[in-house]
Amino acid sequence: MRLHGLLSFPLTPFTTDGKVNLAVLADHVEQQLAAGPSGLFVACGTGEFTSLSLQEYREVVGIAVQVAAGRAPVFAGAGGGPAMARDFAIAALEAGADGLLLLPPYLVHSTPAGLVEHVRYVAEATPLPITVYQRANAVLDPDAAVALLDVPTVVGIKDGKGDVSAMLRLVTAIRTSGHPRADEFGFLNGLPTAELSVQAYRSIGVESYSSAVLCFVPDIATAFYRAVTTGDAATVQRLLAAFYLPFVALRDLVPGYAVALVKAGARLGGLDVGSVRPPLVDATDEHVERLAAIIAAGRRAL
Ligand SMILES: O=C([O-])C(=O)C[C@H](O)[C@@H](O)C(=O)[O-]
Repeated sequence: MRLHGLLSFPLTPFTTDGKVNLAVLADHVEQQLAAGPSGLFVACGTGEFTSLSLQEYREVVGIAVQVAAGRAPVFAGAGGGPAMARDFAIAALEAGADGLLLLPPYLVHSTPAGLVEHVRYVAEATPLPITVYQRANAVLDPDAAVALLDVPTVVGIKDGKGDVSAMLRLVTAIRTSGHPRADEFGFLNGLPTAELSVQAYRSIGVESYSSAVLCFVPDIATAFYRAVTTGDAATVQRLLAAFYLPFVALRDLVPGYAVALVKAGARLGGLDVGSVRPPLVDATDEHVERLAAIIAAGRRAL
């Protein structure tokens, strides 16, 4: 199950009284599928995994699986400490997920070899294919990346660190390892607003990427994807200048806006996804107005 193409990371909608809004989630997943992503990653960073109870998580994954109905594979986030990550991994399997995105272990810093042992520990609890999310305290080195090949259900690495030369070292170590799984192993550009680094990552052989922007402007996200994969440099430049760079400038004003602005964008698009859960904070009215103007400029550049 090698990762490829454009990947969707749906939001988790909440009602005004703070419950998961499964009806809106079903509509959101349906809209995401219409954009043609090659996979859905629910309850990950954009889907506010860290804010969900185990029961809510079961429901989120279950609805996504039900709505997708085989049209795209559904991957579920799993994280926290090792025991908690196992519990979520088991729940994802029971809810019908096709695979897992293993988020960094909660708060603990360790070595790259220690991270491999964490991955192995979670992998022992589930037959589901696992993509390892390199981000924050979860950092691999080339030896650790190659060691992941010996965990038979680990199928790829999603990079959220953004160090292109370090990622090049991981890709090269795996592809030249001589391991029987070296060629099928997947790499995914999973940086916040990954479109900004798509060109750099493609140049080191990492072509697949996650797009949170796909949640609220699927027309812009798919036009960008088409442009980047067909070599339409003029459209790539136009969309970066009109939409992505101003969006990232706004996103960078407030910690947590990588999720909160995406939720605000979905609300602007008419989807009642509600607020973010604490500790995230919702975008201010002024920032939502700026977002609306950025979306309009992006659409003019299509
Ligand atoms: O866990 C997550 O939601 C991500 O990191 C994926 C996002 O889609 C990210 O790539 C982005 O913001 O474009």
